[in-house]
Amino acid sequence: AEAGKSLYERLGGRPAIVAVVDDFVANVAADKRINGFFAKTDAKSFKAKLVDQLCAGTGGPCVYTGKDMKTAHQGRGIHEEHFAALVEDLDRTLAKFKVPAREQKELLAILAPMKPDIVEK
Ligand code: HEM
Repeated sequence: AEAGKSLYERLGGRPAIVAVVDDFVANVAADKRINGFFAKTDAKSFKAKLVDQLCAGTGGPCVYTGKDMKTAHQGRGIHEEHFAALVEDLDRTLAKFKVPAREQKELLAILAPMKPDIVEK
């Protein structure tokens, strides 16, 4: 029954995505390796953008109206190790919420192609 469902549905819909984003952003805020990037970030609007982006990207009924990934991240000095730290923070959240391996993989496969637009060469 789960097979034909979108990733959005299998994750648990918008409430699950909101809970994941909340926990993930808390992890990032506590992560000394990368929290300096977010010193001036308005957490509420940032989380709302992440929720819309994840909801839309996983097949949910949302529209992401934030910046494209290149515009949002260029000039910030984000490097490979920062990207890896953020993915680690996300992995901790996905493990905490017991997101199954298949859905974890699918989510990371959606995020991975964004990396070249985020990380500076
Ligand atoms: C696949 C990985 C990532 C995704 C999906 C992502 C997503 C986003 C989104 C949706 C925004 C909001 C854009 C807007 O304001 O319209 C944003 C902003 C931002 N991202 Fe990322 N991001 C990723 C990786 C990273 C990494 C690795 C860092 C640094 C460690 C980072 C640092 C930032 C910062 C500093 C902002 C601006 C926040 C603010 O408004 O103050 N991002 N990102």
